[in-house]
Amino acid sequence: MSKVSFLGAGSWGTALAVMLAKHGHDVIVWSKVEAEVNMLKENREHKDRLPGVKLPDSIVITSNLKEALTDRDLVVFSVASPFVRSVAKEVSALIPEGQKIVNVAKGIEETTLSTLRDILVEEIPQADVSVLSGPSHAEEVAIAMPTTVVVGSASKATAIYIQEIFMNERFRVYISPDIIGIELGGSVKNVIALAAGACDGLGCGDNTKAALITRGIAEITRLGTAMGAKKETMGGLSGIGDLIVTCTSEHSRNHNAGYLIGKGYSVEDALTEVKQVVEGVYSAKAVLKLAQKYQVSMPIVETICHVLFDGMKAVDAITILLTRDKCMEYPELGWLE
Ligand SMILES: NC(=O)c1ccc[n+]([C@@H]2O[C@H](COP(=O)([O-])OP(=O)(O)OC[C@H]3O[C@@H](n4cnc5c(N)ncnc54)[C@H](O)[C@@H]3O)[C@@H](O)[C@H]2O)c1
Ligand SMILES: O=P(O)(O)OC[C@H](O)CO
Repeated sequence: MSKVSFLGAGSWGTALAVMLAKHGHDVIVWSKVEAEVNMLKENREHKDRLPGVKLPDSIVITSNLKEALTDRDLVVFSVASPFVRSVAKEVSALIPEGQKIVNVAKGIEETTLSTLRDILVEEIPQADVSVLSGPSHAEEVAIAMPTTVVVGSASKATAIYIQEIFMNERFRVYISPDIIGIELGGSVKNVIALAAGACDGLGCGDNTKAALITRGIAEITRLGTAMGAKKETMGGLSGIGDLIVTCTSEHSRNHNAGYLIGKGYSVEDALTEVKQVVEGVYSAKAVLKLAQKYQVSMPIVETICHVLFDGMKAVDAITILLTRDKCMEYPELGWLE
């Protein structure tokens, strides 16, 4: 059994910590948020995020970083994307050479356009940093609903090491060397899900949702392959798999925020209402900047950015998307003359 620490105790960190503890691992959960630590200690339950899911007695909750980071086989980064860099800076000096870290958050840093793994590698250069992603809502993982994810690592041995720790009869873990593909799929799908939610909020139908998912994965694939990701990953769990779950699930924070925006809420009010982190809002501008940098067309991302940041009405966004210049579905196919 392995010694695993979680940095970040929101829905996802808590759900994974509960799952690992139930499978016999020695689990410590750390949070920067004092109120969260106290609530978890007092109630042995994350009352705000995962009500009804009891923390096994074996899980140690702490606000002491030294306790969380001494002699651990694996450190899981489960803070929301805007806090990955600050937490990484804070913990770096306590992380030993070769420490295995796996990031389970999804996002792109707006100011640097760095992926979250890039940030961890930059701030904690002595660590061996991997990623875990895929269609996996915390609410379902916490109650052992069958779920599949993929771990991306530069080293096959590390990927297998992390796979061994997380895999159980209800949580199947695949491995892959395509780290950038996994990270981009997980980050960009959140932006597309905002659009899918907005369409639902406006009362659009199944055709619209299918269109957004299909053209959304086309955008993710264009950006991903331009940045060195493999096409196969875009058709995998961290690509189309996560896009489907985020665009369709009642649990999706991104879909729910988009839904409220479609209903006429301001972005601010929608975020307040959803309460938990809506990563698509934090990553949208960064994804658009990446599209410009790599000169790929991402009309859904561009249009949702106008809705989020420039006051465009969601209903007008649909018209704009549908009436763009006529084009081929996949221009690279061409015709044999
Ligand atoms: N919730 C899910 O179902 C799920 C599933 C897969 C991946 N993810 C990803 O995991 C990440 C976390 O999501 P979540 O749902 O657990 O979010 P959340 O809103 O439930 O929790 C975010 C956590 O970040 C930490 N945090 C908040 N403010 C902080 C600060 N100032 N400094 C340091 N840490 C701070 C806290 O522990 C907080 O609980 C996101 O990137 C999300 O996309 C979530
Ligand atoms: O609830 P969402 O939209 O933030 O998505 C959470 C996870 O990324 C789903 O895999």
